[in-house]
Amino acid sequence: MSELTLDVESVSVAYSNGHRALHDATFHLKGGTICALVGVNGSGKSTLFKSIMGFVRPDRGAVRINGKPVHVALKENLVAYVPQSEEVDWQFPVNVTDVAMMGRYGAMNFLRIPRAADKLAVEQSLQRVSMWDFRERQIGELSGGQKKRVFLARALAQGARIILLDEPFTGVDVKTEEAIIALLRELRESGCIILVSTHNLGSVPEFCDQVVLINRTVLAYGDTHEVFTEKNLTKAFGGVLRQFHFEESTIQDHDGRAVRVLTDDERPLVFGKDGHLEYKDRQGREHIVKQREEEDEG
Ligand SMILES: Nc1ncnc2c1ncn2[C@@H]1O[C@H](COP(=O)(O)OP(=O)(O)OP(=O)(O)O)[C@@H](O)[C@H]1O
Repeated sequence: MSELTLDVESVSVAYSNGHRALHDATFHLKGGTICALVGVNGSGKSTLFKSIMGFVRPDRGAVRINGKPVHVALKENLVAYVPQSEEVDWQFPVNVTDVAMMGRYGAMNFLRIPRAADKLAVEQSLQRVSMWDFRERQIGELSGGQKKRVFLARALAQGARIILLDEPFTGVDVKTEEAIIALLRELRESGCIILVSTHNLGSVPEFCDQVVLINRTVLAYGDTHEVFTEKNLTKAFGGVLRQFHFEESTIQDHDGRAVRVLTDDERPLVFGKDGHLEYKDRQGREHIVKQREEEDEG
């Protein structure tokens, strides 16, 4: 199988009311990546997803998947979208299996009668997100995190190679977040492109290889450690993020360097020398804290 590609080339989108949501947005991704899509409210993240899904048509530029136009990729069931929970009408009487089965519609004929292969794909997908035991439950009766897992199962059942996730961790507990991240990593290993919109800046360096920073256009894209710099994030978020300057720590001894924290939430991102990330993951940080405690005791 040739390598998967997603090319967003000079994409501009204006809505019918004349509002230009995206202007000249360009980035390129190759298979085997988890990429964060990061920007303030209204910066065009959903519009970008809609362009990749073919729901809105750019008035300039184009999205190409494996070098082909979006409508071809959609026919090949290559792209799946995992929505925010609020976008869905939960009163609609469907159960967990029905939702996962929707991922198979593209592979069925117009009567939509599931065959053995469709049922197997649905079972395997629900097992993978640990929702098989809930298969008969009405979708409206699930928690936010469970709903997200079911929509992820729909994308898996479809066999999509490009998976777009809209704020997958909002309202989700830490255990579910970790389970979703583990699954996304498996999909990355199998060569998929995972594009995740998120407001949770602190979690981006933990699990995203790449980042697209947007504010009505692509401000920067590339490897996380290159893009997630203080300068770029300040450009993307301006005054929305708060800055704290610590000359010394009140919690523990630190090495005497001034630490600046840029945050919009309780999991701040810490920058060190030259505006680069101070640490990449929680485990790494916890390890350092433990080491210091042991040194203190010793
Ligand atoms: N159907 C529409 N008609 C007109 N304007 C729209 C439409 N959908 C979105 N917009 C506008 O386009 C801009 C980009 O919206 P979009 O939903 O893409 O942003 P977003 O980055 O996904 O925001 P959020 O983080 O709040 O979900 C916003 O100013 C929004 O008001």
